[in-house]
Amino acid sequence: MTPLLEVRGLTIRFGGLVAVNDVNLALSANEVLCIIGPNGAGKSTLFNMISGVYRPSAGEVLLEGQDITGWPAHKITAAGIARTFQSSRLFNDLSLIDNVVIGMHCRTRSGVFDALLRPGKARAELEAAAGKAGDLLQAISPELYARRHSLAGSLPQADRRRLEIARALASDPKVIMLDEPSSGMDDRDTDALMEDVRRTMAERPSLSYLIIEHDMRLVSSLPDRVAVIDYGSKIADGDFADVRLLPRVQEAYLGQKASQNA
Ligand SMILES: Nc1ncnc2c1ncn2[C@@H]1O[C@H](COP(=O)(O)OP(=O)(O)OP(=O)(O)O)[C@@H](O)[C@H]1O
Repeated sequence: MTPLLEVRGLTIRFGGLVAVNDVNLALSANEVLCIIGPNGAGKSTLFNMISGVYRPSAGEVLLEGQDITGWPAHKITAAGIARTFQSSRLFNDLSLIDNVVIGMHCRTRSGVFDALLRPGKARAELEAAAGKAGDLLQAISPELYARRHSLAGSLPQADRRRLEIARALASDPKVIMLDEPSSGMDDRDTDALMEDVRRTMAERPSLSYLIIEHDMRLVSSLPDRVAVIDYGSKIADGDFADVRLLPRVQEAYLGQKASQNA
């Protein structure tokens, strides 16, 4: 069966540095794959190539068998891959709900000309989008929904990350990529985040996840599978319980962190 998302031989060089080297990955529909590895291993760079931020030096990215390598980011989002970033990209001066509406941009039809020439149609579409954004926020995070008219800039860091996930989901993706969603969160915030993710999984059973994560509690509780990246190369791929025991993985990463979290 064709994987939902497939990465073949993905490589990128920055001058003399090979930041990602010949990485292969396959993600099925409804699968959760966590990407782990030490700082600077190449995880975010891998995400940047899949989502069209960087053009790979070599290799291919296939979505449902279609070659999307090097496509511009907006086209990749429209094709069904959404993502969050490590650093927040919210619109601070807009409400939570408006941030989610912006995430729907690639699924709405009205443009500037409609707004000028057919304002009624554009307004109706915007109102429908706002209604849909409210439903989405309520389904994923009732807490954020309760604050839907607040400005995004007023949210604490943990809620900002959760809102970014809701915004990414607004594009109605087939695959969502989360880049260190629990970064900077304490245990309580991480629990709330995990609740949102679980609710999303129940809400959208066919959605697949690629998650870069350092928090071993989250890694061990959520994913079906874990891939380990070290110095730009994939060094392991399999069940977390098996992968964490591999000597090369312990040496590269888990040795320092898993022993603290085991
Ligand atoms: N645009 C760029 N130009 C030059 N080097 C880059 C660029 N982007 C990333 N790198 C380098 O590629 C390597 C991999 O970085 P990357 O951010 O992907 O690591 P990471 O595994 O996501 O790390 P972290 O867990 O700290 O986020 C690093 O050495 C980084 O400095």
